[in-house]
Amino acid sequence: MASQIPVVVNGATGKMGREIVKAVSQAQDMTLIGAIARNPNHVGEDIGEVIGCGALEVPVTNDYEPMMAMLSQEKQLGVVVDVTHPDAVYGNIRSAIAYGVRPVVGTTGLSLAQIQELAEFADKASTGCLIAPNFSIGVVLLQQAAVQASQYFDHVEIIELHHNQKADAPSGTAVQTAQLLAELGKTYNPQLVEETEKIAGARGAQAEEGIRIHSVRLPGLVAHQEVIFGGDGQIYTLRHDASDRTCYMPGVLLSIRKVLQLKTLVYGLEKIL
Ligand SMILES: NC(=O)C1=CN([C@@H]2O[C@H](COP(=O)(O)OP(=O)(O)OC[C@H]3O[C@@H](n4cnc5c(N)ncnc54)[C@H](OP(=O)(O)O)[C@@H]3O)[C@@H](O)[C@H]2O)C=CC1
Ligand SMILES: O=C(O)C1=N[C@H](C(=O)O)C[C@H](O)C1
Repeated sequence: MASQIPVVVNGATGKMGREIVKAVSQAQDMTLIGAIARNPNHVGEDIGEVIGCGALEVPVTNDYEPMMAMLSQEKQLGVVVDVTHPDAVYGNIRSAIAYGVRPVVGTTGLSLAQIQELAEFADKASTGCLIAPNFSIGVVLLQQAAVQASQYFDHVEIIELHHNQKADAPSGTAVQTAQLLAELGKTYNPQLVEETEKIAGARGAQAEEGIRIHSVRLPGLVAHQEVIFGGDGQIYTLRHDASDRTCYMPGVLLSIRKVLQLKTLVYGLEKIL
């Protein structure tokens, strides 16, 4: 049998973590060797039983460092997939890199300055790390179309809509989309009138280069984004809808395979496609 990639999922009992545990345990070239959660309730229980997909013989732990130490002792290079919380992710990545473990990070909420610091840390350690605010191919295509459209439109606003258990706003995907548009070196939305916000926040968050982001949180939503361009006599709307978290799994599995070939930090799924 070809060598197996040892994988630990951090945030394994969460909405994304559950799907990743299933996807990794079904992948022919990967072995799930660890499942980390924060809550002590399930510690010691089989992660497969906890998430309802049948026994996987991997007990849940809430001890991150010993798991990284164990992963670093594997014969093959190990990968930790992080889908936890914006408050925890920076420390998790640093610690994984310090152990020589390759992080694949879906957790959002890192600032650009934090990503820069982590990139320097990964460079010094010559350790690959992949941070992808969105693992779905549909969002990559939407972002590419938005970059193309921005050559012809000077006015753009982003609306992102998510389930109401999301911790961070705006979404990592919306922030990255605005960054991609801002990198083109133009300023959007030249102001034509003096605006007054009668209720603070009515015009949304100001991202880079004049781009505005509006965040909606409602039960019933999963993850959705619109990029709306306006021009004389026309509106051009790009929209992506994630109706099920399985849409992220091909991107997660690809990232696990590709991070092993990296020696630096890479930000964005589009860079490894
Ligand atoms: N890149 C992408 O394509 C996607 C990224 N995401 C991102 O992934 C992250 C997780 O999302 P989701 O699965 O919906 O969230 P959930 O709240 O459903 O799951 C979070 C998981 O992380 C654990 N956790 C929560 N807080 C902490 C903490 N402070 N320290 C360590 N572990 C913690 C939870 O453990 P416990 O339950 O024991 O508390 C749980 O296992 C978010 O940042 C989200 O934006 C989501 C979807 C797609
Ligand atoms: O929390 C979520 O659900 C999602 N988070 C990511 C983000 O913040 O962009 C990716 C996707 O939008 C789902």
